[in-house]
Amino acid sequence: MRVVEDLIEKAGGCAVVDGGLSTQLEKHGAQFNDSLWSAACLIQDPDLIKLVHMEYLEAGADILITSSYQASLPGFQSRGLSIEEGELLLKKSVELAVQARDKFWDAKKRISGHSYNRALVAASIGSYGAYLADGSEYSGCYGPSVGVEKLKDFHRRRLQVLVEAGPDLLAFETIPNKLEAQACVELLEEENIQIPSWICFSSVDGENAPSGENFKECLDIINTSDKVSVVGINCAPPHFVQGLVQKFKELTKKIIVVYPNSGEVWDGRAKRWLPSKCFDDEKFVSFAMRWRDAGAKLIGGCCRTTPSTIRALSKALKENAGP
Ligand SMILES: C[S+](C)CC[C@H](N)C(=O)O
Ligand SMILES: N[C@@H](CCS)C(=O)O
Ligand SMILES: [Zn+2]
Repeated sequence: MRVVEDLIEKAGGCAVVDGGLSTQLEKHGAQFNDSLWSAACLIQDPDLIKLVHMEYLEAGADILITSSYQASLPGFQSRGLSIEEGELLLKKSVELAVQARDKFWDAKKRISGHSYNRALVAASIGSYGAYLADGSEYSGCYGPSVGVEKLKDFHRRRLQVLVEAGPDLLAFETIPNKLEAQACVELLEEENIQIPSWICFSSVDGENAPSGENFKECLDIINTSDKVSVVGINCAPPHFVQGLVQKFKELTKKIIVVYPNSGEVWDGRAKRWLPSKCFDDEKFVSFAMRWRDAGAKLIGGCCRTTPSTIRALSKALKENAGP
């Protein structure tokens, strides 16, 4: 269970997570304008996913996040795929990242003096809100009919299939409320998962989970579980992150991961990014040094960040070794 700690140590105290997967797929021409969002690429162009994983490895990512964020069995079934076909696509999301990692590492390990680490593969488990495809991963409003059992039912089979495919860890992403954090923790226990997990929240006010629940309540639940090694924030604007790292440092002893978006805001109805306080790579990286100094041990980018963001981040972290 120490794969993450070992990676952080090898990386000199702070390891690099990759950047926006969907963003980079779109840069290559993929179009995601429906409820499967980037998971559509698993059906249409899996080779492109592998290419983007390779681009993030070249850029210096120590952790690849798989293309399963919005991939779900009910989502695939709504496209007319069978359960078996859906399970094969979930498995494929892990295989694509593992193949990219192995190919990249086989080539690099022969070269003396390179500065790469053998990357880890984190299987993405997007929130229930991601599956709903209505932007509710940024509101946490699942309505009164959604309880902890329903959330566990939604996540259970996908989690089993992803774990069977052999990732190094699990990455729960954009969790927007306490209920779903509890469902994740209970599920990891019930399924007796033996690889480490991270649980990341989104935030839209820089203080609380999107639901308005405070992070103390959310982290108190996660702190009870030794199946969760890492907690953090993803797909929130960069200007919230330093304060949130400081807050998380007070609320948990777990490793802290942050991979914010570029600061643009998702319009769930129009399915597009609205420009807001947008960070370019240079500003993103200068902020990232503060996140590192505040105690984040894993840093990367989420939506609207690209391999150029991750290249700049990796370079800066290597040049400015931490205090
Ligand atoms: C991280 S958000 C931009 C992913 C897309 C969202 N779940 C939707 O389908 O609208
Ligand atoms: N891992 C996903 C997160 C979306 S918020 C992606 O990068 O597309
Ligand atoms: Zn994102």
